[in-house]
Amino acid sequence: MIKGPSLHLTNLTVAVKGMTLLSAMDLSLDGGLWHGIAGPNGGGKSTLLKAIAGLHNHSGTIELHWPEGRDAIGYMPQLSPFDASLPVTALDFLRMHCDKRPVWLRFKGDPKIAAVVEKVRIQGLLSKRLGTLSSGERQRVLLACALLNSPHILLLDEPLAGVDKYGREQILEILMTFKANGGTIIMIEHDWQILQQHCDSLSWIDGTLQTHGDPMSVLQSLQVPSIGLRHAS
Ligand SMILES: Nc1ncnc2c1ncn2[C@@H]1O[C@H](COP(=O)(O)OP(=O)(O)OP(=O)(O)O)[C@@H](O)[C@H]1O
Repeated sequence: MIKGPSLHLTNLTVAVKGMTLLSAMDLSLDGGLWHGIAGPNGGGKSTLLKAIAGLHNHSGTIELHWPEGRDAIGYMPQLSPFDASLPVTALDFLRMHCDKRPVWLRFKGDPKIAAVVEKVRIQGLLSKRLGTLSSGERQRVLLACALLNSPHILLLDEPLAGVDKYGREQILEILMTFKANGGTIIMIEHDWQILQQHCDSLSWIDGTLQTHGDPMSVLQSLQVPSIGLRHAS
């Protein structure tokens, strides 16, 4: 089995509009593992994922070491409100992410879309407008978009936020399968139980990398009791 890419950050600094959001960050994450990212609100976690996804300018280096011939990144942004009046269905949204042609040129069924729709079980949502979907439903559509191009690394910004228990289990199962097939996962998550149960490493970010290690030792170094605590920030 070929493993997904490993990630190497050296002296990563991200500044937006003259404000430094992340500074001098060094971090190496092995391929084929599930890496958790946690830290306080406003600590720069989403900024980090956006920089890796190529959505923020940065200084320093971001290197992904790819297995041969594997180059797709799947990025799932943080859930944000969506105007219910916009005439964009979940299927339109998937089509927009599928390739660069205008949506109206793509009426034919696309096997890539059909495959992720089945994997994420969103058949019943396709004709609904994005703005009318519940948070958990929208998360599944966003995950489907991230999986569209058969990525070998997934960057997930709080993929379980707003998702009920059953939906969480479904999403976690998809992610476990992704990892079992060699994929690399980098996931922002606030729930300690999820981080401890599923992640191979945890990086605590607050303006830069504060601590990195296996989730339990990071938890201990932060002097946070592990039992009964669900939120990292
Ligand atoms: N485009 C931007 N322009 C200016 N400031 C920004 C921009 N994006 C983020 N910030 C600021 O950068 C800081 C880090 O934001 P970021 O979203 O990365 O934090 P976070 O750790 O993901 O927070 P949360 O846990 O609340 O999602 C915040 O203070 C935020 O207000």
